[in-house]
Amino acid sequence: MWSTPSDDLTPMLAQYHALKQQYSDCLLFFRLGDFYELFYEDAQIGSKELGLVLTSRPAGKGKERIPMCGVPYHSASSYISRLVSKGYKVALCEQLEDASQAKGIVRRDVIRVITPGTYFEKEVCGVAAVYVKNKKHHCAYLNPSTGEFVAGSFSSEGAQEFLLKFSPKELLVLPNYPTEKLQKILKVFINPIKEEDVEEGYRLLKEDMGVYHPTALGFEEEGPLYACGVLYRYLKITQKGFMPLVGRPKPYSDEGYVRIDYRTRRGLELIESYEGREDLSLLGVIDRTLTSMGRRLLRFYLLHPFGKREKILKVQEAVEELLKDRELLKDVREVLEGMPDLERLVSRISGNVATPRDLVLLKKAAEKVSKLKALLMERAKSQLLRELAEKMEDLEDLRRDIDNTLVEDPPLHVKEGGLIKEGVNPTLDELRSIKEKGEQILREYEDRLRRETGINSLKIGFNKVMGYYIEVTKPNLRFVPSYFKRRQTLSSGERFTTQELETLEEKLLSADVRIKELEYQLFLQLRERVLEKLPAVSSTASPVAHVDYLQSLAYVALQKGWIKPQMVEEPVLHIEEGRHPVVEAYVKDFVPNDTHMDESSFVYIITGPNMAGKSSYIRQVALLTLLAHMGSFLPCRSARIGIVSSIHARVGSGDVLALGISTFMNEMLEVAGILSSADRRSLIVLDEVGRGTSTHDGIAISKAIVEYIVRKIGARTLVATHYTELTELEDKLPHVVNYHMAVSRDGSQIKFLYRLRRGKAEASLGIYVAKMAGLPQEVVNRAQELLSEPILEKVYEKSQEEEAKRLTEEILRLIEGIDIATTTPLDALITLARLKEMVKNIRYTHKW
Ligand SMILES: Nc1ncnc2c1ncn2[C@@H]1O[C@H](COP(=O)(O)OP(=O)(O)OP(=O)(O)O)[C@@H](O)[C@H]1O
Repeated sequence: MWSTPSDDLTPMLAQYHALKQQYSDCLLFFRLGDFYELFYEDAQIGSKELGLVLTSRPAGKGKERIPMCGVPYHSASSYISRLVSKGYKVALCEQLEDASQAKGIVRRDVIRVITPGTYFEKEVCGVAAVYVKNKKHHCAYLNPSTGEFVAGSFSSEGAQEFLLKFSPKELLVLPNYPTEKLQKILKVFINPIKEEDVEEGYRLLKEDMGVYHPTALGFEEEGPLYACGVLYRYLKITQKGFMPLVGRPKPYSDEGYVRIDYRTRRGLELIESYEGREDLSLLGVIDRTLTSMGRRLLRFYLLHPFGKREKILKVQEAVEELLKDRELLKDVREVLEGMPDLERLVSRISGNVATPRDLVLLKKAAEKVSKLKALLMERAKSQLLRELAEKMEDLEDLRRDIDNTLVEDPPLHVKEGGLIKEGVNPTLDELRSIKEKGEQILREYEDRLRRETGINSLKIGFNKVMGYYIEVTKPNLRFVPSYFKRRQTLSSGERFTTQELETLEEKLLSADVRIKELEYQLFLQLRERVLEKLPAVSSTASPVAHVDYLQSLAYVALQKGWIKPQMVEEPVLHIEEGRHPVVEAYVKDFVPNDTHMDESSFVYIITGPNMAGKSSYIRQVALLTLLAHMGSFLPCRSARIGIVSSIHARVGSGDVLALGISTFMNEMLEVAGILSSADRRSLIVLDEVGRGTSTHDGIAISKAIVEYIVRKIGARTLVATHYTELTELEDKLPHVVNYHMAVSRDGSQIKFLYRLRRGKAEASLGIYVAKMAGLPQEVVNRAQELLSEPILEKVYEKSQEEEAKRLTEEILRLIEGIDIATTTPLDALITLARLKEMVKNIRYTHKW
């Protein structure tokens, strides 16, 4: 569009073009003095996205002017953040030498590329890769901000689940990988890769991590490591000198955890409500963590509750201890309060973006870790708390080193000085004292010279041209010692300097510059020493996060009076007076309900009017089961929960619109997924399945689904429905029990009791709810009239019968019209095919 690179360009623009060519997919932030400038199309994007004023500059001899805009370098990060959150990549191009020292054009290069998935200064980052080989989807996820690095091999659906679980900001895939659906749900930015990148990434990963075989990392095959390599390489080529510490990737598997897929997570509103509100989600209600690490872990266990009874019991034991020993809980919370995020500090420090304040935060964290460890070692009795305390590394040396080196409240920037303590470095102390006591030192020197020479009028003066000088009046010149060097002759006397004064002058004038430089060097040395200890910091993050997780469970149980569920292996579910943890928090006078499922009855068909509390109840059972598997206590009077392998919830309509499929199709896809993956130890929760199609089909499908679950799966199941026809199943199938949500009627008034009772509901009372919602009286009255007429379904059935009659007559007519004498074998075959088709249609309409 504008000038292409050519000899006529200014040298600076020629340099720009050369760099832009290498980073053509990025916005190039080109450092010019105190600004980062954007040129050409980049400038137009910058101006549009950031509201910057678009200016222009000459491109070279005889060339048109080119657009440009810029941002001050010291406030660039907020601009970069805005661009990155919109999916742009920003290449930061710096001046590599001091402009005043440079011969010709200043050397510049890109020092880092910031992308949505790799911007590790921000917590919301994360990048994933999928590499398909031999029909296996090898997936990896890396969060550069916390160091989380996991990978595994999956089916194509498994890969989707993996990606939905980790919600990366950026996805690296070969160009033929289908990403449309993911992009709609996740808003992930896609980065195409090449086959060569995969090979190179794998090689780099193996080299840098010193691994020659996947088994060394706990992987059974190479596949997932290809995906890891893609991410590792990407991080390396984008972050360059800012590469954060990346540990070895760990195999990801949901083995050992209760399986919870994306739709269940959405349907049960585990992390956020349908409207995207976190306070109305389960996480929002149970989160009492005090650190970001603990919070991330809580989120993780919400999506990966423990699938093994022993593990749950261990967590319960620790939670119970904290709940009973209030003093211990209080002290643990006090230490965790204000604990800096160790995982993020490790990323920032290893990634070369740490400020002195980050190191002071690390000191504070180390101090708190020591306290926490000592506290637990001394007072905790439960096995898990003691194990966690033992896993916390001793960070005392690190704490002492930072404490001895840095001042309490250092400035934000490393090059401003004022960050290193007194007594750390003699040269620094001397420079500081020179700076501070400069005048005094000069007076002392002046006194010394007077005494040495005997010239009482000797003076040390200063001017901008000469700097410091010693002035001696004419009568005293004969006393001037030989080591004085003459600088200037005046009418009244002469000016000299000495070696010592020159040194002093140099020290004085450059003290400030040197102080800043030396402090910076000392900071870098400290950073190096800290870097060596970072693995210990990194491995301490997990036990600290776990303690936070446990105390959060204990604290919420304490605050809300929750009780410990009994966990058993048998497939039972006994909950007495269970309450929905989220609805309870927002509804006055919540009505508790029981659940009693065992091997003889494990499928609940729950009917009841609209608004009677059916959905809340079935979700409540799923949420309590999930919480129990996290080791949490429960909102109920007592509970006996049989371990589940997976929880499946088909509730709400989810992301149908975004996916471009119909509500009914989406629902059927979900149910198909559940029926194929649930087993005898699963918990299934279905809310109004089949409502997206005709009543007739809906009832048939719902019945068939329940039948399949009872006969083929045997999973504990709760079905909320408006189809009272489903209650017929209680008599036809074993293990099925009818329940309904009770209402009381007083004339035309209805009161919802929110109480679960045995047996089926009387009526659906939809019209009553419509009236409550304020539908015009005319519409309500007409609906009432229609309800008393033959039901719509009857009309439907009648029309089906008529159609069958019509088809039968047509068949008879067709047969009567056959003239056997003139019919060829081919005609006969064609007629036979038509007849067969018509019979099929009759069977379909008549459901024979
Ligand atoms: N146990 C309860 N105690 C008190 N209030 C409740 C209880 N359960 C539900 N509610 C209240 O009733 C409202 C409706 O509940 P819910 O959505 O579960 O009804 P529903 O029977 O599934 O209705 P619909 O068939 O129209 O979907 C909830 O939003 C809540 O405010």
